[in-house]
Amino acid sequence: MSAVEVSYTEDGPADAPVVLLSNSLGATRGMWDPQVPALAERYRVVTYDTRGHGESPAPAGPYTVDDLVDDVVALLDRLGARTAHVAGLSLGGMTAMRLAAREPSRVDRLVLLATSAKPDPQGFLDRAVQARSGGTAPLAPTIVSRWLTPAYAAGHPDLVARLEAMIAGADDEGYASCCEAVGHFDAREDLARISARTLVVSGAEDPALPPPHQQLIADGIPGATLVSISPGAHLPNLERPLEVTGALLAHLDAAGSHA
Ligand SMILES: O=C(O)CC1=CCC(=O)O1
Repeated sequence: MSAVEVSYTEDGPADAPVVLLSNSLGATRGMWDPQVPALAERYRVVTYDTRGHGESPAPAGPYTVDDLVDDVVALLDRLGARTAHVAGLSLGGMTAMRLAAREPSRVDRLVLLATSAKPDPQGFLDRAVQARSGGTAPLAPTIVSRWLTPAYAAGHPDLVARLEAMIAGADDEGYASCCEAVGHFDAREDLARISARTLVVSGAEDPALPPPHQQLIADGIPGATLVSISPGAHLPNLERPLEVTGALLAHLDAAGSHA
């Protein structure tokens, strides 16, 4: 499948190094709102909607993570960015991981949050069927219940409603096709080939992709560092924005380049 022109937003100085942020399944680029202002003080921050999500096109499936990588490469080309720091959460982390393995010259620093090199496929393939038959809206409450810890969700009903609206707003076919991309993803053979200096971030209480998934990634990528955010569930960047933004900046700002 050919690349699609994804919708994106830029913040920060146009001549600064690019930081590209890739969203999770069901979210939009708005999921990075807590991180953008601090990153944009010294980076050209690019957030985009993965195909099937937000304002990006949703071509007919099936999709693979390699298709999503093609979209990112096309976006970097449109931006005139030979290289970028790339951070992705969950599906966004899978996209970032595959990009770093496939196109190592395009990735400077890599940050992989709440993601997996080999998700358990069945739940995602079942969810694809449900999204196609009944739409994404009925799935949203259960999915969002894994994105935040129960205590945090109870205290932040407006955020819960906003996240559920993101999922309900995803294109049904595009979302289902992204579920299938997750279900078929296997990057275990990629890990040893990733040369970008890598930070891996876990939500300590993430029920969707629990910490052993990130431990496997950190063990497999040479020189990778693992940070655990606690309390934190599947979207620790929303629940613990200061810690996650601080970890991102510390990793991006640190001297040196490839591992
Ligand atoms: O949507 C979920 O339940 C968790 C998830 C897996 C891949 C992703 O991006 O989100």
